[in-house]
Amino acid sequence: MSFKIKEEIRCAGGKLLKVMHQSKATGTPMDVNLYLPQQYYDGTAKAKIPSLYFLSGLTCTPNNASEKAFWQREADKYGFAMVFPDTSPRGPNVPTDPEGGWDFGVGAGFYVNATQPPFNTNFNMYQYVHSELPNALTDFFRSEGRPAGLGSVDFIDNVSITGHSMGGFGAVSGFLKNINKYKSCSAFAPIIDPTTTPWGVKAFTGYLGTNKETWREYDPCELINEVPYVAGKEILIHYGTNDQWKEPYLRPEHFIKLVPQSKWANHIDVKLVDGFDHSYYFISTFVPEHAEFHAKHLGLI
Ligand SMILES: N[C@@H](CCC(=O)N[C@@H](CS)C(=O)NCC(=O)O)C(=O)O
Repeated sequence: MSFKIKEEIRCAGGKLLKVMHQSKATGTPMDVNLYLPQQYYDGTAKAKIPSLYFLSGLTCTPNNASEKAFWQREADKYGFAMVFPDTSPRGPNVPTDPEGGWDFGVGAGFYVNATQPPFNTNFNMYQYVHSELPNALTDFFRSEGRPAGLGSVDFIDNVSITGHSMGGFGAVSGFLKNINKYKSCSAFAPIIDPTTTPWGVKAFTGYLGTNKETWREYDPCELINEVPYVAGKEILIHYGTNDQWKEPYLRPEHFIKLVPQSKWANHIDVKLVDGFDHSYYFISTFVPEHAEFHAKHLGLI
């Protein structure tokens, strides 16, 4: 499916592209933002430019992180591209929260494949993010209409994933479920215990149904026991101690307790950082640390 470049914005040493394409997984047009670093334009990359996917949180579009997380300078520093997908399908025929909330439906796709009507037609964000989008971007960058530049970008093989809140959940669950796909994973204030916390319970009930057995396949607390550790892979997580959603929406304590007894013991680093909240002030503060972590795993340093 072809992409339309809606805007090309000069930013740091590269460009932020706002693109749109028709998705089969969601049955809707999807917005995506891409940051192509300096190395894409000046041709100095020694190999294909790796990508880092950033999954955003509740209510976000691809613009929130593009404007407020400040990944761009880090992407130039190490030479990786950024992919900022949307958080859900959108459009006049897309069903949303019957209660009118912002924590379910449009803007809150939770990066799962819905099985429950009416959401199962469009809300296939797991399939979209981990499979359709990387392949579609690869085709786009091979096509005539690709963004002008001297480099080539790898959207499939040398890739890592990160995200915030709902997107942090999407990053951790997607990483563990696709353990041979992503080189590394990080998360900012992820909804790490979705089967016992209100946002997760609401989303899983609506998208996956009331049978909690079906929730397990996306639950990071289960996945760290089920997915065998793969040498070299690591997960880095930050939470602010002053996060206004920490109780009862995020509740990392259960996960933190499980890690040392899990298959991923010593390979998941959860850092509680004093005084930080849930906002992009928190995210942007720790983006340089996450960027360095991913750059190391992507073979850039
Ligand atoms: N009042 C917030 C509640 C939801 C919220 O905190 N969303 C987080 C992700 S869970 C966010 O990134 N909001 C957008 C932003 O800060 O730019 C909003 O409507 O944005």
